[in-house]
Amino acid sequence: MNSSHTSDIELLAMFLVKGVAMELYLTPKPGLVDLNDCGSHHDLSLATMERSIHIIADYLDQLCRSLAAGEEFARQAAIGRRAEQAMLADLGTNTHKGYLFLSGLLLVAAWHAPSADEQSFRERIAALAGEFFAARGEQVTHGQQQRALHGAGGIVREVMNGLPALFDEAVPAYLAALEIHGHPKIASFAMLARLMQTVDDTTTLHRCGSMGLSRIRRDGRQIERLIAMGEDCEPFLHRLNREYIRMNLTMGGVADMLGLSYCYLLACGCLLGFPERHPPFERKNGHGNPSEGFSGAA
Ligand SMILES: CC(C)(COP(=O)(O)OP(=O)(O)OC[C@H]1O[C@@H](n2cnc3c(N)ncnc32)[C@H](O[C@H]2O[C@H](COP(=O)(O)OP(=O)(O)OP(=O)(O)O)[C@@H](O)[C@H]2O)[C@@H]1O)[C@@H](O)C(=O)NCCC(=O)NCCS
Ligand SMILES: Nc1ncnc2[nH]cnc12
Repeated sequence: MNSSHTSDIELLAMFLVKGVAMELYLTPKPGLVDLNDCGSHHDLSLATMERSIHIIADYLDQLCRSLAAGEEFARQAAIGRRAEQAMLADLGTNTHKGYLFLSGLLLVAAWHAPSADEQSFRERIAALAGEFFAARGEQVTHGQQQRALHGAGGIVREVMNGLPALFDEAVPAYLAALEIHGHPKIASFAMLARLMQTVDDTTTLHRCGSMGLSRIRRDGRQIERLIAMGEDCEPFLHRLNREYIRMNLTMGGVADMLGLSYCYLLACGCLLGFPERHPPFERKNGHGNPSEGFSGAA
């Protein structure tokens, strides 16, 4: 592999770190840790989440080195498992367990994607996920319990299908809202609203069952409606936060997909609706159209 491919992947790792930080700082986010409070997570704080982001940065750095050294996927999966254990040991909680997995898979897929189009990148994510779960076998986790109990998809179906919540839902919602309202924060809430309606979040199911998931979907629709009517959705988000805390309701999977979607927007140079900088990957049409812009091609 050439050195420009290595620096592309390092740039993507940096966007993955920035993306998860942008998710953390987006405020208000009902039930989740943000600048105002720790939502429904008594075991978390802003400082813990920031320490967790440092662990993610170290982990992605190790993955970049492993990829550049030509090591095989089994080695990167082992680095991921070790990082997951380090997170739990250092912080005493799972914090970004889902994001560790999602960001690692995205980075490895970007390294190996055979051509510069989004479709082959998505196919590569799905293929790697298939390989990963075939080798790993079933484990007893909250997610596995909810998949068995509710037939939910969780993070497993999300990656096996090549991240539809990111490519088909979050990013189009962000870009459409940015075009109409011209404001990244409103576009961020539109992206959050779309993910609330579409992510099959096993953390929500684990805490509050299918009623919890229905509640988050309904609230996502209402946020979308408020934005479409040109109204300020923040008072509604604050109210939801109070209700979610009372119900112990959360949406960790939505949060992780939000961070990943910010990474994608950054990597395509589309966060402000126009290319901010040269993206780490080929952009075919030069207009920041992410459907043609993000890929792991060398
Ligand atoms: C593949 C693994 C990630 C295991 O997945 P599984 O679903 O079997 O296990 P879970 O322990 O439930 O963790 C999955 C985490 O994924 C997030 N998530 C859930 N639904 C979705 C979804 N539809 N799409 C995307 N992501 C989703 C979610 O993470 C976030 O929530 C976390 C808080 O969760 P948890 O601790 O369960 O919740 P609490 O209620 O707070 O717990 P208690 O306090 O009550 O105990 C937070 O961490 C967010 O990140 C799910 O938690 C994986 O473990 C694995 O195999 N890893 C291998 C190592 C690796 O990463 N390798 C790299 C490959 S290159
Ligand atoms: N902001 C957040 N709050 C709680 N859990 C999360 N997992 C990922 N981001 C999170």
